[in-house]
Amino acid sequence: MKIGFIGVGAMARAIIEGLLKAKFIEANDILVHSQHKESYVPYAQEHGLTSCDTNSELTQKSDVVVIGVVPGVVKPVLNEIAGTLNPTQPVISMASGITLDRLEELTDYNQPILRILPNVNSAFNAGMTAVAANENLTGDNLDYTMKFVAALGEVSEMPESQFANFSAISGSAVAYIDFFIDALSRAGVKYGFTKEVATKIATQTTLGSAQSLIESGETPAEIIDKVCSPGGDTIAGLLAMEQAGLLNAVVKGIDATIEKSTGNN
Ligand SMILES: NC(=O)C1=CN([C@@H]2O[C@H](COP(=O)(O)OP(=O)(O)OC[C@H]3O[C@@H](n4cnc5c(N)ncnc54)[C@H](OP(=O)(O)O)[C@@H]3O)[C@@H](O)[C@H]2O)C=CC1
Ligand SMILES: O=C(O)[C@@H]1CCC=N1
Repeated sequence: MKIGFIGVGAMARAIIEGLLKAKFIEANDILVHSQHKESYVPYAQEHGLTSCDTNSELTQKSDVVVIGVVPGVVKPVLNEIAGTLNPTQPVISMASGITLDRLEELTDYNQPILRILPNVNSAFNAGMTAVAANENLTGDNLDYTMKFVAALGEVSEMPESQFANFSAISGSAVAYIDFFIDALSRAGVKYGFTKEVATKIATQTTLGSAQSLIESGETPAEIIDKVCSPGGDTIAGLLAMEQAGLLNAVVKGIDATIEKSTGNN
């Protein structure tokens, strides 16, 4: 099987690297094309991928076409390749906010389509991806595209109505969690650690905390209660964070993310 990526930016690269790490596909069976030759050609050379000169050439040569462009470019790209797609060729779209209805409309209702909402942790097979398939995606095509996403990490099938909410607490939340890690690290710098050491400490603590939630099956609140010794330091810190509005700030950030994403279609 050959998988063609139209758009080879941050998210498509994370997926490509995850697929290669999982040995899901040989590098030269991944075809790439994007807007700027100076962007996709060196990337293809570095990873042993196959470059195509146009989106249409890529579509002709691929068994599966992955749309990795930003939402605003999905329409021109699908218009460009619509005449080249064949009706058995699955299309996988990662574009935030672009619904299956809209993708079907842009491909004349012919195509098997999997809409996905991945995150950049896919590069390390530690992704979290939401999926929703249209009615045309069945049999071997459904099987293959589901294996494709499973190679990237955890997968959750859900109604599309939940995609924007999911994206806010997963796709975008990678940045929010890193923002928190960076905030911890800056606090460490305030108290004399170098940025490098503080970031390492904050990162390892975050990794261990995620691992502990997964392995213990406990809720975050249960672990918070364990860490907060009676009359101790952590409860003092938590209350100060809450006084500064941490929970509200996070929820407001998620609200804004969802609002933006639902405006994309
Ligand atoms: N970044 C993330 O964490 C996530 C992103 N997504 C979705 O992934 C998609 C891509 O986002 P992201 O990777 O961040 O964006 P980037 O800007 O990093 O990548 C966009 C890519 O599209 C290419 N491109 C632009 N116009 C065309 C065109 N006409 N034909 C072919 N390629 C074109 C660009 O080419 P060039 O490089 O040559 O300029 C670039 O490679 C979006 O729809 C986003 O919603 C979903 C979940 C998470
Ligand atoms: O910022 C964005 O629009 C994309 C969608 C989810 C993560 N990144």
